[in-house]
Amino acid sequence: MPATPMHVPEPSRTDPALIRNFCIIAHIDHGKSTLADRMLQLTGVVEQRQMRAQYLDRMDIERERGITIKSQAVRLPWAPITGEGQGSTHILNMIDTPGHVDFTYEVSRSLAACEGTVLLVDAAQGIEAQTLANLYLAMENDLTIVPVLNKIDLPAAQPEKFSEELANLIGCDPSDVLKVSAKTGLGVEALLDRVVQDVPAPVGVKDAPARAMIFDSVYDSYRGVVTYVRVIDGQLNKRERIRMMSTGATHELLEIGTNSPEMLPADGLGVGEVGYLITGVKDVRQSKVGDTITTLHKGATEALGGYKDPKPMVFSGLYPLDGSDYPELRDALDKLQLNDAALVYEPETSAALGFGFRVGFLGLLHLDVIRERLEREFGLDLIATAPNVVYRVVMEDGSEHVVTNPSEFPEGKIDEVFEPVVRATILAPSEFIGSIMELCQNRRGVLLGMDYLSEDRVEIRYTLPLAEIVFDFFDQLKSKTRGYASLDYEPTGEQGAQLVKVDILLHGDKVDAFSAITHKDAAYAYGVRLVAKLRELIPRQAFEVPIQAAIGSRVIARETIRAIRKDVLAKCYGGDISRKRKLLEKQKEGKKRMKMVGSVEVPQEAFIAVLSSDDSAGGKTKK
Ligand SMILES: Nc1nc2c(ncn2[C@@H]2O[C@H](COP(=O)(O)OP(=O)(O)OP(=O)(O)O)[C@@H](O)[C@H]2O)c(=O)[nH]1
Repeated sequence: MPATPMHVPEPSRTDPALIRNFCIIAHIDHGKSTLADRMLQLTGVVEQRQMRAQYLDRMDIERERGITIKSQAVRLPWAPITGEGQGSTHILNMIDTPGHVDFTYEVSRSLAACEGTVLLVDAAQGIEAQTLANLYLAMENDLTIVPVLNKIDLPAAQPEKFSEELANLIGCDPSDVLKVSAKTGLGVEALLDRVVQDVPAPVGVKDAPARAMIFDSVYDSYRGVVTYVRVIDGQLNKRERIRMMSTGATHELLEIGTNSPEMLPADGLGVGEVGYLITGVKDVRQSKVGDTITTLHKGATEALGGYKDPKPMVFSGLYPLDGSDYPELRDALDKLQLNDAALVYEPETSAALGFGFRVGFLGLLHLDVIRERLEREFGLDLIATAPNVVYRVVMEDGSEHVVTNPSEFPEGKIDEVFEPVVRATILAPSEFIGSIMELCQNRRGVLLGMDYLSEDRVEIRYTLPLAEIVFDFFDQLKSKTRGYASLDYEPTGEQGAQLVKVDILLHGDKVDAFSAITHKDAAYAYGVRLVAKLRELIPRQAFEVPIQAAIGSRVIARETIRAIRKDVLAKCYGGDISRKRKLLEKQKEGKKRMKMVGSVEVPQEAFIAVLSSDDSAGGKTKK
């Protein structure tokens, strides 16, 4: 295959001195997408009448939930009205980043594609946990920080107080903090000027072998994978062959261009430029975020740093409510995976729930989004088992098991069990310190430290087992702090813990969907609660059915369902045969929705009721 470009490319498309690459980082709901909308409008790339709220958030779920999941890049021409570069048109590449903890890796890649960042803080809320988490990421990437307070139009805004807080945090003067309203547009032009003035122009070696970093890749059903890149050195040209440095895979560059915000094809991209490329690949895993792209011919030998495979942190079993939907569920997961390199799954069978999949997610929001998309976009009705983290079990004979499904927790002589831990940062008004500490303590947290951000706001840091966070931690935190606390966490490794598997047995048979791994101190409560609940939900059978919770062979809780013979014909005296038949038919219908667990018939509703309850045994997930 000839590898030389088919035409002589232009040396560089835009003078790097006129380029500014920046992103906006903020806590959820502080107004990042609204600010992005205003910038699109002010720079004229989207006409007034085409403007719709949150232009860049394209997924329906993003729109409805008001969150940004996938980052996008957009090229904004801007001639500063004041200050440096006044009057000359610059190219501002704005990268919109996801704000939620589950997507931190995507945020960090977007940051690596920029020289500067707008740190956006709600003037009525002040600094929140993700403001800090994102700020630390930006500092690690050596980005220039432009501090901005948003929503100054709100009556509850406290610009003085929070500019001081923000200035203390990043070490600038409070008067350097810009004050804007993304909603009305007030101050946004001045902000664009500041970006030109403060954010350094990209530096890269024009004549070096091409190196471009992938900071996002999305699947488009018409065009295949669209990969978003930032060129660091050299240039990429249309129709050239390129190589993915992590896998060695090569592709032809069918199309390359910029986003304004719609795709605008070009001949190539030069130093410092941000844009998209299309190679015809059909799966985002072939174009991974963080990877380096170079040219096949005279390519670079050293990749840009920072590539890492997304690692699922939380697993859950997904089962179709109607067993015959299994092939549709598989197809739907296959389709979603095209656009989501972090989504992993494998088939799984459960005696209780039938055929389904064990699916790995980055976190709970990711789980929720995937589940909702499966239900909404693919019309599937699903049962999800309680989410669990990944455990590492070391046996006495030295062998190791990685457990992603509690029912596969090994039996026998266990030496130690390891669970993932996170470093959690909680920001809240100081009056809630007591209740926050109590909550963290109850969740096996270890206090790392505490700092006052201002007189009445504190930052509390804890090490917590991830398993204790994945259930209802965030809800509890919110309710204990009247909604004022914010939480961010990052994985920090694993710790040995006294964990046991609790099994639930119906008439002596394990119900795999209810097996759970819990701390030994919480096992008894889990067992008692589940056993009591199942007794309520399972109808009487022809024989007595014991329901037990057990750790290994030791029973820790027990209830009994008494025997009864349900005779549907009892009401039919006389010989009305057609009526009898009807009743028997009806009973048969009902039985179809029954699942057999060993010799016990359990209505599917019982499984759903237990799995969707809101206690820690429940599969209904919350952010
Ligand atoms: N009053 C007022 N409201 C604003 C302003 N900017 C944003 N909002 C509102 O704040 C809410 C959150 O704004 P978004 O732009 O969705 O926030 P975001 O940071 O992009 O949120 P995520 O994408 O979830 O991270 C929306 O209801 C906006 O209308 C502002 O300047 N003034």
